[in-house]
Amino acid sequence: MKTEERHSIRMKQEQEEKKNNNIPVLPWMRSPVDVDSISKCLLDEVPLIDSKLTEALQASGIVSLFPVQLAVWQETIGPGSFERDLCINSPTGSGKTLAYALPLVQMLSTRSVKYLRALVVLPTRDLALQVKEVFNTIASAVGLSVGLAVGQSSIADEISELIKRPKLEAGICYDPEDFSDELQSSVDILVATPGRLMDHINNTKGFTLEHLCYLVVDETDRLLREAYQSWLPTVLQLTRSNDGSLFPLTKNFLPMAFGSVKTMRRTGVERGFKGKPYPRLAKMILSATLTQDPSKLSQLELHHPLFLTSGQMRYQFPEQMQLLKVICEPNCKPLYLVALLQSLHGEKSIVFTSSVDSTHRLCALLNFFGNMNINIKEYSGVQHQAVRSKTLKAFRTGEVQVLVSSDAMTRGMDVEGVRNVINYDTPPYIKTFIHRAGRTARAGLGGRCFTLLHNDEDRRFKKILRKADNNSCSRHSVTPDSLEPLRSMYASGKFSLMFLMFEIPKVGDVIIANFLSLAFSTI
Ligand SMILES: Nc1ncnc2c1ncn2[C@@H]1O[C@H](COP(=O)(O)OP(=O)(O)OP(=O)(O)O)[C@@H](O)[C@H]1O
Repeated sequence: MKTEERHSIRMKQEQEEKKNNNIPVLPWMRSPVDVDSISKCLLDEVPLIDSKLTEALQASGIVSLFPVQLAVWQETIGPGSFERDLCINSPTGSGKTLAYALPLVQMLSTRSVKYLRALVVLPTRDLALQVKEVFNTIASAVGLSVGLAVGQSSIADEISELIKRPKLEAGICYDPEDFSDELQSSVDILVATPGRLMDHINNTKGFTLEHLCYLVVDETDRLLREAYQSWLPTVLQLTRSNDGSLFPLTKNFLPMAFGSVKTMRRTGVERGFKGKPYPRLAKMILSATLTQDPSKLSQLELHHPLFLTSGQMRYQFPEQMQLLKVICEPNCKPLYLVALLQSLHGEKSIVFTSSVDSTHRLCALLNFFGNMNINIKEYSGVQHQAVRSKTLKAFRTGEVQVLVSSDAMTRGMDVEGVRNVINYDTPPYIKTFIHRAGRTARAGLGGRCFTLLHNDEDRRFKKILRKADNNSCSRHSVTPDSLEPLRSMYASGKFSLMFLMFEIPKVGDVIIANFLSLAFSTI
């Protein structure tokens, strides 16, 4: 990247930071529940949990609830549950998915009629698929069905999964309008991306949110950043007119079983809300970097929100994460990356770049070093979904060891066994850093996050890090011995050839020249 470009990006980042620093914090965010003060809890000791859910969790290897899961459980299950909307800011890999999935499934397990009662919205298809898997491990144990609306299959297939049609007698010709009132939801819980959700709201006969009781907005700050066809105001509008009688499934739970477990809800909320009706739609919003911007949060129309967060600082790296920086000589970053990957001996790693183009070029470049004996694949937002899913599957199974990724992979993705994250390009914001780094050191396990820097980037890097907790970062050295053999390859000019082969087989000289200069200045 050229110096002027870097300078202009830096200016933009500083302006953005100034804007963020001037935003006042909402009063309810100033007195949060500190999730760090809660300990893990064995499943057998979780109050009120349905034994079928305990068994399902144990069968999938989960024996205790993580602190954020217990904190959310305490605020959702039990007397007066869901009186307050919950805003959860908890580090990457701390188990936020199960934190909302478990209470939702428990709450809905007593329902007698099947309606679509809970909606979980996520920004990307890959994330939605992952979250659906978490619901799948527990929902069927209590007879609940979970649907997916992400555009993975054709809209017709999706509709047939989501809507139950009455049985028709053979040989009779029906007018579709005759039975439109009899269409019913086949699912109790829907996991959706905003675009496909809007398609169903606008076009699918029988798809209704009129019975919706719970809305989960996962990766909230990401979802609020874009309007996505106004999905949020639409959902809020469609659920505003619900009849109150549908909501309090919560009455099924009795206070005494909660015993000594303290809840903020029970000690605080009754003061202002005694005797008032429940909110129409109970909401949970979550992120590892939850926005504090009042104008964004106001879009959610939160009801007497309760803020759950970890520690004092707004941004946190997971406790077991080791942060390392590699200072690279000018124009030699690719060599340092290759040397670093060689030293990791095929450990599962994700390399992050700043753009889809860099991802593509860097992946091609790494594969050029055929002697690494590592299977390296590209993963980016412009790839076809089928290609991305195949790559992700291969990465999960370990067939691919290194993924070169644009920020499409940054948020939420949970791949077991990722030992290292490598920032090839410095993350522009602390939020990006947190989400990228958080692909490792998940669920209390260890992991390393390396950042490759030029000397002149170090000051800004330190400034970004200071915004987060657990931010100590040591220097990691790449040995000169490992770099030397790579230097001669780099100098040999074979790279130019490789770029020509990979990228531009049939274009003119001018474009080739431009391309080469671009390739070498940006990777
Ligand atoms: N109680 C538990 N016991 C053991 N493992 C768990 C438990 N809860 C969650 N996990 C595992 O922890 C990992 C991280 O969970 P999850 O993806 O929900 O984290 P997250 O907080 O949503 O992270 P991110 O902010 O990156 O999206 C997953 O692999 C999940 O299976």
